[in-house]
Amino acid sequence: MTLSHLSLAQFRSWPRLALDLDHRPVAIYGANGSGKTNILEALSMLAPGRGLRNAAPGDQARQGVDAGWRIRAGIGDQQVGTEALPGQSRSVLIDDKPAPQVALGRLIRVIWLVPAMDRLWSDAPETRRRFLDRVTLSLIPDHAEIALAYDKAMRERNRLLRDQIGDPGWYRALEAQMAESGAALTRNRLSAIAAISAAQGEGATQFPAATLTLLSGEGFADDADPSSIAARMATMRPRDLAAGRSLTGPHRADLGAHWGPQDMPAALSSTGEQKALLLSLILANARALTDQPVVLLLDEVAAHLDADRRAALYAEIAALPAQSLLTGTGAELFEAFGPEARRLNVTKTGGASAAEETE
Ligand SMILES: Nc1ncnc2c1ncn2[C@@H]1O[C@H](COP(=O)(O)OP(=O)(O)OP(=O)(O)O)[C@@H](O)[C@H]1O
Repeated sequence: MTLSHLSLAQFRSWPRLALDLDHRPVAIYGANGSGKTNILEALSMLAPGRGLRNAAPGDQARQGVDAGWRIRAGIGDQQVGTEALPGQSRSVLIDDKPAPQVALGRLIRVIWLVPAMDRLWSDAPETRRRFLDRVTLSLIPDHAEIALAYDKAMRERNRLLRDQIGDPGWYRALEAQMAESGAALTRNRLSAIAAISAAQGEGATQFPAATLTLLSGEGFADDADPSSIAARMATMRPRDLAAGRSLTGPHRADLGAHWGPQDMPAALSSTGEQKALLLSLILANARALTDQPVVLLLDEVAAHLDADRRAALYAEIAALPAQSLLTGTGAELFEAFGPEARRLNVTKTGGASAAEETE
């Protein structure tokens, strides 16, 4: 089963785009601002969530157009649609029937590497937690529902804490829910880390493998036992009451990465090394997804690699059971693909992007 077709209407700089896809990688090239990343963003909307720019649906409609945006895709023998009218959240259709966003994650896995992720290792833990949860979601589609259940219980507990409600009975019920879903979150994250770690070993030597760990203070990180989490939360309650919010728990987890002979923390590595590490994780993520169609989006990755690493990346991509789309400003960046890849030249005139397939 593959993604066979993508069409866009009024999505960002694209009034229209119709693209037939097959197993071959697609190298999208064109000048800065021509609309290359917008194609990848549209593809990322085939995953649950807000896509690779974390954008509000209202910002994704083509400026000056009142009708909202629309994306259609063929995945195997199913037709998938997602769209948003101005000011509204996005809706999902599978074979013309309304479906929840999480249903997308069961049809196809979309994973991406974009320049905004360059600061992953030096940013706040929240950025790495979101990254880890996205990786986890790609491997375990139920992760989204579990995260929602945890967030809902935590928000209610935070409301009690903020209002300085002291009744232990209310807390016990919410803490039991948080402990149940929090334990499942931790189990999923640990199993995603294990799957990625195993898949890293199969990659090219040009992309370093990292030792990944689930981190958080106060011992919550690898605790996947609901009764022990609930007991910890009860102990923390006085401190949480003083702060007016839940200070500890799986919602504070962090992803640690060390690599190389000196076991260097990723945050202390050079910009290029951090990027190679991230690329290694994304490729491992794609390799770990063996039972489902995978779309891999690499935005402006080629330009930051030397010729040797670029060739290694293209060889890896050719060997992946994934459909890959890459962007770069010039066709020469993709020469090492040879005839393996399709080339799509993107241009923009008068605010409207257009694409032409080239040899
Ligand atoms: N809602 C929108 N409506 C119309 N145009 C938009 C909208 N959002 C973004 N754009 C335009 O899309 C262009 C950016 O597209 P995109 O990020 O895909 O470019 P790119 O080809 O990837 O560029 P670069 O090589 O610089 O990363 C900008 O010119 C921007 O003005």
